[in-house]
Amino acid sequence: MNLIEYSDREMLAMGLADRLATVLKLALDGHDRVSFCVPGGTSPGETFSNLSGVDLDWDRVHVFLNDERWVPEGHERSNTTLLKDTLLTDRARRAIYVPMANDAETPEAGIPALEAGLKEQLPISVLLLGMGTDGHTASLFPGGDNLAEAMAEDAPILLPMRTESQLEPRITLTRRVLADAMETHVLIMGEEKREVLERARRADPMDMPIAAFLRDADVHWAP
Ligand SMILES: O=C1O[C@H](COP(=O)(O)O)[C@@H](O)[C@H](O)[C@H]1O
Repeated sequence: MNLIEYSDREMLAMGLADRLATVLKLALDGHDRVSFCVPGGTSPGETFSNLSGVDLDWDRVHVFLNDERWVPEGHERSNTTLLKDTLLTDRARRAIYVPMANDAETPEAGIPALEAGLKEQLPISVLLLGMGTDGHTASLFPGGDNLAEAMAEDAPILLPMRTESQLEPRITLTRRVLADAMETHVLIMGEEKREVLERARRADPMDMPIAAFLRDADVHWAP
């Protein structure tokens, strides 16, 4: 793990956007198209806004989420809405958006169509992950009902996930799909998450799923 510390959150949002732009450009140099898989939640908005203004061949970048909360688009907890409002604007409006949500009533009903679209995006070229204070990443939650299946080597691309700590059902890319990424960055902010990160470095991934992705990752942190 490579820890990159920034003096504050604004510097992180600028520095991380810059780093992601560089690795996306490098990936685009060697491939006709690249896949860029990103988190939702509260942390990445400013980084996404900075990145959206970068001059890139966005029409060759296929963008999709790590995970989604099963809520309608436009809902305040929709990761899709965050993505469209903050990253897929400005120059990045030309990026190819790959859905992680649809109108199906349940994750189980929605997954087959979503998997069909995601399959051709793999392996992930550039992965950005977030992390919760419980050590979850994507929607791989400690204690999640499908966690064991989602962490297995033979997992499908997507699985539903439900856990008592969360308001709504989720869908998530599974460990093997995320761990296959060619390049991994993790975005965390605040002292509490820094302490969680230190614990996660020694943890069993079933207890703190972020642990499964740290070894080869660049972790970007600001207080
Ligand atoms: O629920 C989620 O949580 C994590 C972390 O979010 P944050 O608000 O603590 O930054 C996020 O990475 C994931 O995509 C999201 O669905």
